[in-house]
Amino acid sequence: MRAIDVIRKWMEDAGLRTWVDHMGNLHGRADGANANAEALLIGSHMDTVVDAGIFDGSLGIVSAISALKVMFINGKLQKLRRPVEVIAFSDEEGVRFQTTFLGSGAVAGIFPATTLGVSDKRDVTVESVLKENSIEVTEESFLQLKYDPKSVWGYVEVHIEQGPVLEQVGFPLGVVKGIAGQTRLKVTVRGSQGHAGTVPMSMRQDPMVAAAELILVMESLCKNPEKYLSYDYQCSDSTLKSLSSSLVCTVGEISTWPSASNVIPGQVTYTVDIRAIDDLGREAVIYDLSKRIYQICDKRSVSCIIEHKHDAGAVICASKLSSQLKSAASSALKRMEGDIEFEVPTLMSGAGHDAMAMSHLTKVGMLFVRCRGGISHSPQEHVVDNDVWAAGLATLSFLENMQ
Ligand SMILES: NC(=O)N[C@H](N)C(=O)O
Ligand SMILES: [Mn+2]
Ligand SMILES: [Mn+2]
Repeated sequence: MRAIDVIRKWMEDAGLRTWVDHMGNLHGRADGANANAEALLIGSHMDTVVDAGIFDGSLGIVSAISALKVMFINGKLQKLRRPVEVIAFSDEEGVRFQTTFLGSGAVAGIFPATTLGVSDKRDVTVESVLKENSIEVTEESFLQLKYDPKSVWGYVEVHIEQGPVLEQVGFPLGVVKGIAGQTRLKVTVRGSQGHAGTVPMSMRQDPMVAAAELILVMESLCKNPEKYLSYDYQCSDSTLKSLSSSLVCTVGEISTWPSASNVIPGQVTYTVDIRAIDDLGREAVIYDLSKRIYQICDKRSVSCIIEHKHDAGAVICASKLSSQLKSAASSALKRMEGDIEFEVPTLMSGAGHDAMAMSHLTKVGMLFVRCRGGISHSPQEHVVDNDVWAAGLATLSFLENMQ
C-alpha cells in the first residue's frame, strides 16, 4: 500500500489518470489522440520476495512512468497513437499465497473468484488482506477486473534479466523470445513422531530423512533427466534435449512439526518449484517425480500428499512486439553510445513474469536489462545507472514509434 502511494504520485507527475483496482493493482493511463483505440498495457509488479533486491519488478514500472513523463513534458503524450496504460501489479511473486500472478491474472481474467479465498500460512485469505487495506473486493468486482481483449493492443514488460547472459555477451539490453513454464508443488510427508533418544533407528518412520531423500532424488532427476525419462517411457529425444538445457528445480521452503531438537518429527512440508521451456517435458518430470515420491515414502512407511499449487505454461513472445522492442533498444543504445556494432541479443527467460498471465489476454513482448552477475532475489541484485538509462530510453523509443 505504501508502494502504491509512492508510485501513484510518480504516475500523476507524468500526467497519467490513476486508480487502484480491486486486486490492489495500480493503473496510470494516458488516453493519447485516440481514447477508444486498443490500448498498450505496460508495466510490471510492485511486490517482490523476502530479502530481495530493488530492481525486480520496480525497474519495469519506473521505466514506463519515466518514458511517459518525458512525453508529458515534451507535449507528445496527448499525441500518442493509442492509449497507454501503466499497470503496477500487486502480487506476481506468489510468495505469500503460493499462487502467483494474482494481480496480472485478475486483469487477464485467468482466475476464478474462489481465488479470493486462498489463504497464507496463517490462514489469512486474499480477500481479508485486501479488505484490511480498505479494498472492498467482492467475487463480482474481482471477476469484473478482466479486461476485454478487444480493448487491448498488447502488453510490454521491461524487466531485469535475473540471469548471466546479457553480462556474458556484453550487452545492456536483450529481447525476450519466450518464458519457461513453471509448476509449484507443496509436498507434505507424515511419519510417526517420537522421542529422539528412545526410538531405535530400525523402528523409525522419520519424515525428515524421507524428505531429504525425496529432495536429493528430485535434484538428480533434474540434473540428468535423460537417465530417468526415456522415449519408450514418455519423452521424445527433442523433449529430453530441451529438458537437459532448461530443466531446473528448487526447494525454497521447508518446515517441520513440532520442530524440536529432541523430537523425531511427525510431519515435514516443503515446496517444489520446477521449470522448463518444454511444457510436455515439465509434465513428464512432474509425473515421474510424483511416482518416485510415492515409492520412496512407501519404502520408508511414511505417507505423503502432493498438492499442485500453481502451473503456468511456457509463453512465446509476439514477434511484432519483439521486433519493435529490438529496434527501440538499438536506437536507445545508438543514442547513448553512437553506433552499435552488434545486433540486440534475444534470449529465453527462466524467471516467470506477469507477461505469462497477460499472454492469456493479449500479445506480449519483453525487454530484458542486464543485471550484475545475473544475481536476483537477493540484496546483491544490481543494475548500473547506464543500463537503467538504456532501459528508459528504449521504453521511450518504443512508445514514440509503436505501430
Ligand atoms: N511467478 C513467478 O515466476 N515469479 C517470479 N518472477 C519467479 O520467477 O519465481
Ligand atoms: Mn521475482
Ligand atoms: Mn519479477
